[in-house]
Amino acid sequence: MVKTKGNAKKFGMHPRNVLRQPPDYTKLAIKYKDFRKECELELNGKVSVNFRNENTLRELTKMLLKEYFDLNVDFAPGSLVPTLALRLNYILWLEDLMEPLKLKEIKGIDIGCGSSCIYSLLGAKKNGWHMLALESKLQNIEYARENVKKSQLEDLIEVYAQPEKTSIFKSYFEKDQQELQYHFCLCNPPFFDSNLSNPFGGNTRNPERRPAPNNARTGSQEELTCVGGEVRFVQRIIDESLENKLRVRIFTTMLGVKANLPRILDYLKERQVANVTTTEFHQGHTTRWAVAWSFHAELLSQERSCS
Ligand SMILES: C[S@@+](CC[C@H](N)C(=O)[O-])C[C@H]1O[C@@H](n2cnc3c(N)ncnc32)[C@H](O)[C@@H]1O
Repeated sequence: MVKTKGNAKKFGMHPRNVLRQPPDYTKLAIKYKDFRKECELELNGKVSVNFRNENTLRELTKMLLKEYFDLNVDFAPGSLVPTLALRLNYILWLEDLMEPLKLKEIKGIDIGCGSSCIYSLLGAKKNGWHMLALESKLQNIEYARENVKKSQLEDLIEVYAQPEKTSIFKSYFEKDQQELQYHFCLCNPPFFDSNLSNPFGGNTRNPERRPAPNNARTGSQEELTCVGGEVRFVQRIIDESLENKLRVRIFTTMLGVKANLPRILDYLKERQVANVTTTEFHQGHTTRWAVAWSFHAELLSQERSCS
């Protein structure tokens, strides 16, 4: 079993994360009407934000994307409302992984872009990255395409309708005549196992399950579950990476459960994938884990790696 050096206290939010300092919600509530409607005014004249309310989270994320990145985003009803601090931490880590490559143009793949298409939008708007956004849920595809259009990023982002939920790159790569090479892929996988009778569970003593979130849980069952949960989903990415070793320079994925990290590292090790690194994303009370692997000669930075 591969052991990780995980030490949550060692890492804070990424140093370049614009949300490292909490935003001035009172000022923002004055500026954004729809967000203001969701805020509560305290006796001291400051506003407070109820993170346990889904509508509040929705307006908060929309407002922050507009304020910090001038992105116009909407989310399909009932779909996952992404938290911006975490998505930014992931994008900033990708920037760090890309930096030593000194590339003029960067092409990335967003596996399961959701209705928001948030990672692709951030990558394109913030860094000018070309993004291929893969999504299997019809309603999410429609919203993602509309979000790309509203933000005038059609030149940089292609949203591809994934025909099979069990496939990752296969369908797109098979029909791609140009055989384009990508520099990275990213993924926030469906976490929960659809085979379980109660996939979202409530038993926080069970390490298989994620602890109860501080924020309202958002997202449909179709978006958040898959057969075998995130471990099986990520194993599928690994399997397909072995078939497409040179099509993507650095494969990455996030993990929602700490106990799944050693499982994924073991899976990589069993397949003789040695160029691997990991990191942790910290935002408030929430921690997530991420893994990167590559079949290229340049070694991934081992700064936050596993032993
Ligand atoms: C946990 S959500 C992440 C959404 C978005 N990336 C985010 O972070 O907010 C996972 C998404 O992957 C999609 N999905 C599931 N299986 C997929 C597959 N094989 N290919 C592409 N998308 C998939 C789901 O419909 C869902 O929108």
